[in-house]
Amino acid sequence: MRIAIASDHAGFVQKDPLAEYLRAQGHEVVDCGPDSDERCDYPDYADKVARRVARGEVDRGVLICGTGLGIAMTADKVAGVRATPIQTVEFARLAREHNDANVIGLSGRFVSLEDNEKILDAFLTTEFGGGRHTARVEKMMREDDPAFPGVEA
Ligand SMILES: O=C(CO)[C@H](O)[C@H](O)COP(=O)(O)O
Repeated sequence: MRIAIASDHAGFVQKDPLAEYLRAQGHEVVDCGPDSDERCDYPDYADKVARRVARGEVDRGVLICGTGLGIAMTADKVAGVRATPIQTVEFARLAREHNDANVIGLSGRFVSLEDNEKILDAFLTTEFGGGRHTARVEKMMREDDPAFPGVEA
């Protein structure tokens, strides 16, 4: 699988180890930075990964910040991206099976490297379940869906 990975300063401590973990499994990993733990803004790095996923240059995106929250929230704003923060293996599995998530937001401060490796295992090996979930995901991705007319609703 082709995987883009990035972090902010708070997730940097896990970025290179997780990239190595993925490479050791045979994945092609694109490191979108940063190159140090110097303080930075997570939206800048979320955007690099999200756009690569949206353009189809990679299959999945892995993002790490302090909580996994802000970096996933930012990535999810890019059309074609389904990003979510994940703290457990079960939620990683369900994010793939039910929601066809293509970007994951991990916590570098509150979840251990070992647990994040297990979370990534589930995220990368679980297939989308299809069936009843298909129409829901399609509806989620439709920007012109009348069920989601925007702030005027
Ligand atoms: O988790 C995050 C966003 O969701 C960031 O990593 C966190 O906000 C960075 O905080 P600080 O600037 O205090 O290191």
